[in-house]
Amino acid sequence: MIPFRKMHGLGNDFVVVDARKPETLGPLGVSPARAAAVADRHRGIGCDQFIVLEPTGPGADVFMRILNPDGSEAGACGNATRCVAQLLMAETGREQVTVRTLRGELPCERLPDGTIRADMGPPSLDWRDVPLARAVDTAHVPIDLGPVSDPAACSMGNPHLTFFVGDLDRIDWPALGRAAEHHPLLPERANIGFAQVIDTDHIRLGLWERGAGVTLACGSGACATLVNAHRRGLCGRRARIDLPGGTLQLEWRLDGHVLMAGPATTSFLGALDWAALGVA
Ligand SMILES: N[C@H](CCC[C@H](N)C(=O)O)C(=O)O
Repeated sequence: MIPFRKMHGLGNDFVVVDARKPETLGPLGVSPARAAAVADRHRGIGCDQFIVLEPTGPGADVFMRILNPDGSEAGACGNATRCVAQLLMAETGREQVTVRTLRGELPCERLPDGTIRADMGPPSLDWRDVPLARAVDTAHVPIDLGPVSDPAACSMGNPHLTFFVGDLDRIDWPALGRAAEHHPLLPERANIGFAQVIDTDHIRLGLWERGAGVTLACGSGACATLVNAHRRGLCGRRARIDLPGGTLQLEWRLDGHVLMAGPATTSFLGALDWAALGVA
């Protein structure tokens, strides 16, 4: 049996397994099939992402591997970064820790109010880095879905498209997100955000996640939304972003780094068995 920790950030939920001892996951380790089995909300544990903690070199406390329920791997997961940071703070007694993902080192700190602030690094704004299939202005991507069009795109270590809408409640953004995820301009697909700018420091956001569908919150998506909204002159460099699961505080710092602050919660501990999940 393999111990796991069920965690969430504003309801964006994770199964976290500590594989810093390589033998933990056995010889077959992590696979897309195992990620899908863990994430299955009927036959498995259920989660938006399967998070595996692995040993790492100097400069960070842990490597965090991120797998979607469809088995695809992602370079960033803001809500899981806060959760893993909180786990490391409890383990080490430190108020500052660093989580490494495929996109790099993410310094995290606990704020006086108990929330966790992660430095998610700078966005990538070039079409090649999002990535997009051809050279376009990433501030105005030529995609038209009918009710929404003219999104902005950037990468936070994972690809994001942001559509700006007048009223989230008047569009079927989950259906639009499902359609946009696989648009031919998105060779690695993308997370699709639908942002209603309430004020220059306040945005409502609905998000369809690549490889996961609608989630209650998306941390990297909130970061990308702030960046894309600021690029379009729709908000300042700081904003409160309201997602279905709750609120994140965002800042796109003058040095280019995007800071994201919000809660992290452990729901329960458990133990999983690959054979019982049908992926021995
Ligand atoms: N589905 C995302 C990964 C999880 C991101 C999200 N849960 C977050 O909090 O940033 C992707 O494939 O890029």
